[in-house]
Amino acid sequence: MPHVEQGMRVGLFGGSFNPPHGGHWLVAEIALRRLRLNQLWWMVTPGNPLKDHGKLLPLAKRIALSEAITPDPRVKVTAFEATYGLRYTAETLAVIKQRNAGIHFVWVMGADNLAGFHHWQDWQAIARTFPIAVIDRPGSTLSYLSSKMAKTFAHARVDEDDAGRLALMEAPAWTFIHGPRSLLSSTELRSHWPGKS
Ligand SMILES: Nc1ncnc2c1ncn2[C@@H]1O[C@H](COP(=O)(O)OP(=O)(O)OP(=O)(O)O)[C@@H](O)[C@H]1O
Ligand SMILES: O=C(O)c1ccc[n+]([C@@H]2O[C@H](COP(=O)([O-])O)[C@@H](O)[C@H]2O)c1
Repeated sequence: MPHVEQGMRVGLFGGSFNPPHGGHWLVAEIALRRLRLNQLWWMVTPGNPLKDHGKLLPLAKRIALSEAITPDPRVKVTAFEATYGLRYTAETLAVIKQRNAGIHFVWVMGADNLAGFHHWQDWQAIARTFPIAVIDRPGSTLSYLSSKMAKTFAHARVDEDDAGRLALMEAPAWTFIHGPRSLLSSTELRSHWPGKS
């Protein structure tokens, strides 16, 4: 796990990054700025439990590509989930919380993941562990209204004008951040790979 200092605000941005692209970098930039983060952990997952792993680039390759597109020193590319044998985000967040007292974490994800969040293992526990920032993504803009997570935790929704304080709030607390959007996706990029989709 990256080194952190007491009182820091740290974003947790998990992803397959297969491959990483400018849309991911845009999310990172928006999260750093709007959430007033000191760090953002770019957590390259060993494999999304809900996705087919057959087309996954090797972890080392996804880490190297991620490092190549993240010029900001506040972004820490890490794959400690693989090192610790963690598969589910709920487990990962529990371990992070237990090992990092006094640090203010926020889970960061794109709006497409908000739409399907209720399929994640122990999703309600995730929402009760750390605040969540959802970054808008083309095609999923309305997930803040329609998703099961948004409805279940409607009482915990925070206005995006207060996003700068989200990391300091008690979970459950979540916000939906509008702003510049990117149409980039790993699926689309993989469609140009020979023999891949
Ligand atoms: N263009 C984008 N705009 C906003 N969020 C994005 C964008 N691309 C990816 N994300 C978010 O980044 C995180 C990691 O995404 P992931 O690595 O699965 O990329 P992806 O492009 O969605 O990949 P795939 O097409 O293989 O599903 C997720 O939280 C996802 O919602
Ligand atoms: O824990 C789960 O059940 C779960 C289900 C789907 C996705 N995730 C996590 O969500 C993050 C984004 O995944 P992805 O594939 O959309 O980049 C990544 O850290 C995954 O491990 C986690």
